[in-house]
Parts: sequence; C-alpha cells; structure tokens
Amino acid sequence: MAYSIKEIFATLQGEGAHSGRAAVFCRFTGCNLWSGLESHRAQADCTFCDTDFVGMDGVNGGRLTDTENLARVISQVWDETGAGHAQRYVVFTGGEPLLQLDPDLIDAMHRAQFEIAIESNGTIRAPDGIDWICISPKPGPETIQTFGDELKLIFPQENMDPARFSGWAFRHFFLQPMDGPHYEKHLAETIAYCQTHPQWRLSLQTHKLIGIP
Ligand SMILES: C[S@@+](CC[C@H](N)C(=O)[O-])C[C@H]1O[C@@H](n2cnc3c(N)ncnc32)[C@H](O)[C@@H]1O
Ligand SMILES: Nc1nc2[nH]cc(C(=O)O)c2c(=O)[nH]1
Ligand code: SF4
Ligand SMILES: [Mg+2]
Repeated sequence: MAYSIKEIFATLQGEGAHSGRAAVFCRFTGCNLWSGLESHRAQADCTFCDTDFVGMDGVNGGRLTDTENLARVISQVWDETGAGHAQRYVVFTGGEPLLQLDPDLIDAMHRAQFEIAIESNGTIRAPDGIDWICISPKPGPETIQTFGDELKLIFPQENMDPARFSGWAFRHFFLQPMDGPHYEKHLAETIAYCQTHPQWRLSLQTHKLIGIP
C-alpha cells in the first residue's frame, strides 16, 4: 500500500479528551467530503474545514510506498522531540485518514509501540486495532462509524442537532465551536448548549489558542 502524506509533525493534541497530550500527527492528503479547493468549498458536503490537506508539500510530506518506512518516519519524528519510549502516541488525520489507514500500518505502528488515534468524519468504517477513535460527523453522507471513544461534533451546524447523536456508543461527547468568521458567536452558542446539556463538554482547539501546530 502506498500512502500520500501531507505532513508529519510533533505537537500536543489540541482537541478533545486527550488535549495536551504529546503526539505525532500524520496528516494524509485528500478527503471524501471536499476536494480541498476553495473554488469547490461552497458546493462540498463539508464547507467549514480549517485544514489544508491538498498535496504532499508539508513537513515530512510525500508519497511513501512502504509501510515500514512510514512507521519509521513517524517514530523518528517522535524520537526527535526527546520524549523517549513511553506513551508514544500517533494521531492519524487529514483530510480523511480512513481513506488510507490500513491494517498493515496499524500493525506497524503497534510494533513500534505507539498508541494509535484517528480523527475521522465517520463515513468509512474504521479497521480493527485503532486505540482511540474520534468521530466528527458532517451533514451529507451518512455516518456509519457510530461507535468509538469520542464524538466531537462541530457546533453549530445546520440540521445537526446534538440530540441526534446523544445515544450513540461513545465514551465522551464534545461540542467544538466552529472556527471561522463567526467564531465568537459559535463559541457563545457552544458554551450555552453545554451549560444546559451536561452530557456534552466543550472542546476548544487549544493549539490555535497557544500558537502551536
Ligand atoms: C481537519 S479534520 C480531519 C479529520 C476528519 N476529516 C474529520 O473531519 O474529522 C480534524 C478535526 O477538525 C475539525 N474541524 C475542521 N474544521 C473546523 C473548524 N472550522 N472549526 C472547528 N473544528 C474544525 C473536524 O471536525 C475534525 O474534528
Ligand atoms: N495540535 C493539534 N491538535 C489537533 N487535533 C486535531 C487536529 C486535526 O487537524 O486533525 C489537530 C491539529 O491540527 N493540531
Ligand atoms: S471531513 Fe474533515 S478533512 Fe474533510 S473537509 Fe471536513 S473537516 Fe476537512
Ligand atoms: Mg487541525
């Protein structure tokens, strides 16, 4: 299997239940809900994306044809932080990571003693073996991955009442204010919703607040 990688970098997980945890992010190119081109955004299934996942031009980006090679690069990026061997954590994101993450790569990362997390839109069934599944449903195509570790709904979205998801099989339920031109309004609405619906907790994109990737 060959992988198209936008970038691989070390940072702290900024969002959700693992906020603040040291991690290597492996961002795949491409998404099934948006081409990534601004000219297509308005017509896309997902219109508010804050991420550049087009091309392979980021740090450590490129086309990797060998699974072991990709696992080695991710390990190297971790090792370069000086963090040592305990609590190794990789977050596969994108774009949509489940277009490319396969059982071989999951096995290779486990052999390298990483815990494996994904950030996914939930439209593709996750393969077995992922240690932390974060699903962020979008309007349009049906969400089929309706169980996992955390559900992180971007709020507010039209026709996406959180109540629709509150019975799904997740351990954590987060609302994350939609970033963009109306962020302040979205933040206030998210706070108000969490205040009155205690099942849901606020997830802030803390990496943006402190200026790390
Ligand atoms: C860029 S996406 C990549 C992973 C996957 N495609 C997904 O949507 O979950 C990573 C996370 O950022 C969230 N996100 C994207 N754009 C956002 C925005 N404008 N404001 C807040 N969160 C956003 C997504 O919902 C998702 O939880
Ligand atoms: N620090 C940091 N945390 C994140 N959590 C999810 C991210 C993503 O883009 O998937 C992300 C990201 O891009 N940076
Ligand atoms: S599904 Fe995820 S990567 Fe794709 S456009 Fe939406 S937020 Fe961005
Ligand atoms: Mg991001």
